[in-house]
Amino acid sequence: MRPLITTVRSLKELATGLSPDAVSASPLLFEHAGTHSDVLVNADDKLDEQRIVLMRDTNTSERHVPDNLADLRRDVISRMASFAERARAHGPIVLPRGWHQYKHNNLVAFFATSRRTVQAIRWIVEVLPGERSDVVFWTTTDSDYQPSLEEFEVAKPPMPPNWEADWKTAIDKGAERIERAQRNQPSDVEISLEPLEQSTTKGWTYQQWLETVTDDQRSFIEASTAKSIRLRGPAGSGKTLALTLKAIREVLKAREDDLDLRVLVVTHSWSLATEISDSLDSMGIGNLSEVDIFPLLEIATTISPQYVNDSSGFSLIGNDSFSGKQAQLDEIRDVLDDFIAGDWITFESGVSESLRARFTSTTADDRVALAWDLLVEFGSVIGAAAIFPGAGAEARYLNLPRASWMLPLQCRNDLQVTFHLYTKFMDSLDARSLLTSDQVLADLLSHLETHAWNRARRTQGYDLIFVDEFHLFSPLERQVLHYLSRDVSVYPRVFMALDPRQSPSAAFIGFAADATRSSSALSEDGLGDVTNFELTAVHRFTPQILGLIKHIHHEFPTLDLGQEWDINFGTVESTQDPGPPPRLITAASRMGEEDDIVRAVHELYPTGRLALAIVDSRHWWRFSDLASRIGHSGRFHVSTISGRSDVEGLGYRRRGLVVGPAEYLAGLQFGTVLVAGVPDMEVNRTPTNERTRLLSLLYLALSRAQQQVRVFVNDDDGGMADVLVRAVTNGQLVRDRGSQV
Ligand SMILES: Nc1ncnc2c1ncn2[C@@H]1O[C@H](COP(=O)(O)OP(=O)(O)OP(=O)(O)O)[C@@H](O)[C@H]1O
Repeated sequence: MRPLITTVRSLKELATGLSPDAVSASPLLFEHAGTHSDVLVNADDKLDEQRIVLMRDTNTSERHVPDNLADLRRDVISRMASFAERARAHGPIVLPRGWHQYKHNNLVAFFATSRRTVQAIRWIVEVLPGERSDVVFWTTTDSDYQPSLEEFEVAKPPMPPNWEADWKTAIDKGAERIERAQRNQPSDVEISLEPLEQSTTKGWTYQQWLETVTDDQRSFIEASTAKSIRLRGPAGSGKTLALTLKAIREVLKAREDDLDLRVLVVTHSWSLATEISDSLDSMGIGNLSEVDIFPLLEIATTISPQYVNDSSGFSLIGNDSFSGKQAQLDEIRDVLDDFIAGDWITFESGVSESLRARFTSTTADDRVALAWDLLVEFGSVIGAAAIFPGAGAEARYLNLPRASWMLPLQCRNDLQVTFHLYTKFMDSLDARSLLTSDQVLADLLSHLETHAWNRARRTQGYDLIFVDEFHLFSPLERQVLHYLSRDVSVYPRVFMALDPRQSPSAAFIGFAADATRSSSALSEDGLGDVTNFELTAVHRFTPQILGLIKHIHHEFPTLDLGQEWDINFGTVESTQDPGPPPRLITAASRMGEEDDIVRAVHELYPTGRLALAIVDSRHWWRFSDLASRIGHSGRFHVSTISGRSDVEGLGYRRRGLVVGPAEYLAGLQFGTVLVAGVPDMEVNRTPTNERTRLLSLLYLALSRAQQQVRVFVNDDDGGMADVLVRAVTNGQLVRDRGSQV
C-alpha cells in the first residue's frame, strides 16, 4: 500500500474505535489520494501541523496499522498518536517505562501496544529534524525481523516522493470542504427535509412564540432581570426556547429604552451554540448584534491572555470530545501499568481491600474500568476543584468532601494513591505538551481576578448572561461565569437553564448538590439571591415517550440531590398528541441487532431526522462501523458525531441519520431516536456511580426524540437490562422479537 500521511488529531479520532470505513461519514476527517501517498487530515489541521508518515509497504488489508496488529488497531493507533505528541513536545522524548524504548540518533523503537501477548512487536520510528517534529513510522519488528536501529539507519529507504506537495493539496481541499459546509451547501445529494420545520423554533416568529408559550415559560420570560434566575425543567420542556425568547425580549426592551445592553449566551457545545444562533436568526427580528453566543471554553481561550498570545507550544487536549477522552483513558492505562509494575508495592499494604482488589486484578476489563473511574476522578473531582500538582495540593484533595457518585475511596491511603496517580498523569500530559480544559479555566479564573480584567470587563463584559445546559458545567466553569459581567457594583445577573438528570458524567451533580445544601451557598457563589422557575410541561415528545422517561427517572439511584435541584416528575405532562408506543427490539446476536437497526432506518428515514444514540460509548466502535455500512449503501445521509467541537455543528444537522454516543446529542432533537448499547445496569453488579452515569445517558438518549423511540438489544451483550424489563412489565415499552439469527 502507498504511504499514509496523517496527523495526531486524525489518529485520535480513529482511536475512538471509528471503523476505517466510517471515515467518509465523519464530519471531522477528510481523505485525499495524492500522487504518491494517501493523506488523512482532521478538519482542525493546519498547513504547519506536525505530520505523521506511515509507511505501508507490507500492508495488504489494514489501512492504519500493520496487518499483524489488526486485532489491536485501536490500542496501536492510540499509542502512535501519543508517541507523536511526545515527539513534538520541547526537550528530549519521554516515553513511559512500559514502552521499552531504544534510541539511536533520530530513531526510536518501542512496543506497539501494551498487550503482553503481542508485546514482541515494536515500531521503528524516526523523528525528522525541524520545528514540526514530523514522525515517520517506518516499520515494525517481530521475532523474525529484528534489525538493530544502527542497521536500520543504514538500510533506511527514502521518504515517499512528493509527500509534502500531497500534504498541502489535502489541507487545501479539506479547507474548501469546510468552507462549503459553512455556506450550508452540501457537496453531495440535497435532501428534502425542511430545515425550519425541523428546528427548535418551527419557523415561528418571536411574536408567534410569545403567543404560544405556556404560562410558566411566560413568567420566566417576563421576570425581572434584577436577580439571577434558575430555570429548571425536564428534558424537552422548552428551557432553551425560553432562554432564547428572554434574551430577545431584553434586547428589544433595551433598544426601546435606548440602553446599551450586552448579552452573552453560554453553551457547553458548539452544536447547541449554532442551534441557538439559528433560532435567533429565524425569529424575524433582524440582526441582534447585542447578543454573543459561545461555548464557555471558547470564551476562555479568547480572553485569557495566556492563550491569546500562547507561544509555549502547548495544545488543549480535546477532552470534551470522545477522541480526547479516549486518548486520556489510554494514557491513564499506561500510567496505571507503569505504576503497578513499580511504585504500587509501596502503597499496596495501606489501601483498602476493595481498591487493592481492583489494582491487583489481572483481567483487562477490570483495568479499563479502573482507568475509567480514575478519569472521572481526575477531571470531575480533582481538576474541577482546580487542584493541580504542587505544594499543598494533596492536602486540599484529602479535604474535599466526597459524594455518592464519586469513586468509592474509603481511607486516606486510597486517596493518596489516587493523588499519586493523578500527579503521574499530569506529568504525562506535560511530557506531551498538553493542557486540560480545567487548567485553561483555572488560568482564566486567575486572569479574571486581576485589575486588568476589572478594567477590561467594563467594555468586554456582559450585562446579562444566559447559560443553557447549566447542569453540564463543572463548579470550576460556573465560577468563571460570575466574572464575565460588566457592572461590578451589582451581582452578576445570570439566567441558567438546567436539568440535573442530564449530566452524563453524573459528575457535577454531587458538587452542585453540595453547593446548594446550605442556603447561603449561593450568595457565596457570588450570584446573590437566585429566583427559581420551574417548567412542568414537556413539548418535545409524546405522552408515550414521557411515560418511558418517567420510568427511567424513577430508576435513578438516590443522588442526595438538594431539594432545589430535584424536579417533581409526578406533575410533568406532555403537551404533544399521543404517538406510537416506544418499542424494544430484542435480537439473538449482535449481527441480528444490526439487521434490526438497518430495517428501522429503512422504515423511518422518510419520516424526518433520525438519531442512533449509543448509551455506553464502549460500544461505539461497533455502531460507527454500522453507520458507515448504512452510509455506503448510498441511500441515506449518515453522519457521525463524536465531540462538541465546532465542525460537527456544520454538517450533521441537516442530514438524515446522525449516529453518536448519547452524551454528544445533548441539547438536540430528532423525529425518531434509535437507542442501542444499553448495558446491564443491575444494582448488585454495577457500582452506583456507574449506574447513575448510564441511566443519565439513557435518559438523555430517549429524551432527544419527538415522535418515536426504538431501543435495540441483543443476547450477545447480555440481552435486556433490568431497567428495560421493568419498563416492559409496566407497559411503557412494547417488546418485539427482532432478528433471531
Ligand atoms: N410552549 C411551547 N409550545 C410548543 N412547543 C414548544 C413550547 N416550548 C418549547 N416547545 C418545543 O419543544 C421542543 C423542546 O424545546 P427545548 O429544546 O427548548 O427544550 P429543553 O428544555 O431545552 O430540552 P433539553 O433539556 O432536552 O435540551 C422544541 O421543539 C420547542 O420548539
